[in-house]
Amino acid sequence: MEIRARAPGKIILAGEHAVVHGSSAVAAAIDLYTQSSLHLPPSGEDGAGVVEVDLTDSCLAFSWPCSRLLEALGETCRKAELQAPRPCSPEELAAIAKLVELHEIPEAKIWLSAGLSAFLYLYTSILGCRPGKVVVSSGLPMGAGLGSSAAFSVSLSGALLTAAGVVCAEGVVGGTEWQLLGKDHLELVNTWAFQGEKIIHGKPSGIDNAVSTFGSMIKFKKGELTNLKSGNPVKMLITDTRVGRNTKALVAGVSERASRHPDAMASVFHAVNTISEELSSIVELAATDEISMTSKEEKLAELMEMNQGLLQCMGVSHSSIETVLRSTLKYNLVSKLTGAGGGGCVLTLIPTLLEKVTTELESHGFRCFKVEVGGQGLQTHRG
Ligand SMILES: Nc1ncnc2c1ncn2[C@@H]1O[C@H](COP(=O)(O)OP(=O)(O)OP(=O)(O)O)[C@@H](O)[C@H]1O
Ligand SMILES: C[C@@](O)(CCO)CC(=O)[O-]
Ligand SMILES: [Mg+2]
Repeated sequence: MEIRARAPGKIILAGEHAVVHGSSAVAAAIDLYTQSSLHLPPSGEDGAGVVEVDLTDSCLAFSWPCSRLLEALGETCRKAELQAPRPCSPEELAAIAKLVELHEIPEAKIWLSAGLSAFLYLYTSILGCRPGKVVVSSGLPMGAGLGSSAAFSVSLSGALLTAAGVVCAEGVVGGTEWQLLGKDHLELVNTWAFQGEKIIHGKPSGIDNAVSTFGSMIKFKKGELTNLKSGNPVKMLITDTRVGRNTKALVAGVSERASRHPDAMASVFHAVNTISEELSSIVELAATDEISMTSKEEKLAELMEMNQGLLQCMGVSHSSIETVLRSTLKYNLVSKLTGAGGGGCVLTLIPTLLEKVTTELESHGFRCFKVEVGGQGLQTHRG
């Protein structure tokens, strides 16, 4: 049996980091996906065979004998409650980390260990210690602010829960082989994916897994999600500075700054909340034609500019991000970092796709993506 699931990456238009501290944020799915293909042999003896994961983008594959998993995680492998995932306990996480350490991951790719821990947690909690192989491939740059960790956790959870028979497709995506899950099943996938994100991020707000699961453009605050009817989609150019960074460390850095300067940072988070609220109402107003496109774009640009300033206050900008801001400003275009910052990707609001800007950005060694914003979330396929 082969089951495939694909989940999109995302952009955050406003509110990253502040959303971890309770502010609103606005995010949208993009048409770059991570796909997980799960192959399960017919059930055999408990403990026989191996669990394999092939990370095609990193050209690395890993496997663990089921007997070894059973020995290390025995109780976990048998007790998972599929309808209500429990968080991974520190003891379980330590046992999983030891299983990951059995493999020598090249130092240059050591950041993959967090993804492998999330994989082992999701696989063994959902399917137990039965043999199987998962092949993961992605069109998203990894660790660059476009939600690769969430798309990884959502696509894995979607494929594993489909195999476990607890979620199933309800409709098709027109003109494609992909199928869609119903709302309750998406909710369940999202809850599992959030547990995966916790292993990779430490303290995620849940926005990335939510937008990857449900798609569209959303406002997110304290776990509550509102769908934004955006009408005319905003046009964004994404520039990957190719400066590597790690969301977990950046989120922890902002929390440390907040504990050093609680009042100042509370004001920053409050200002970001106001920006996200205003931005989401402009997006919705534009859908009702009560505001002209030019006025909408001007307002969005100003709010993005203000948000970027506040992200600098939080300490998550980077010289490469500043280079993108300067280059795009030459063309009167406004940019802001997206995702956790510290390098990674920058968003530029564009009236039309400007070849000149992309050429200039690429001359700095950056990589540009032209994406569709606000599309589908998780999709599955059974072969
Ligand atoms: N296709 C993949 N294969 C293996 N591991 C992956 C894959 N995609 C993501 N990961 C895991 O997620 C980590 C990157 O997550 P991180 O949260 O730091 O960045 P991001 O999700 O791309 O950006 P952001 O959280 O700012 O949107 C990788 O180091 C890896 O452990
Ligand atoms: C930086 C952050 O706000 C967004 C990362 O895409 C972290 C989170 O919300 O989990
Ligand atoms: Mg992430």
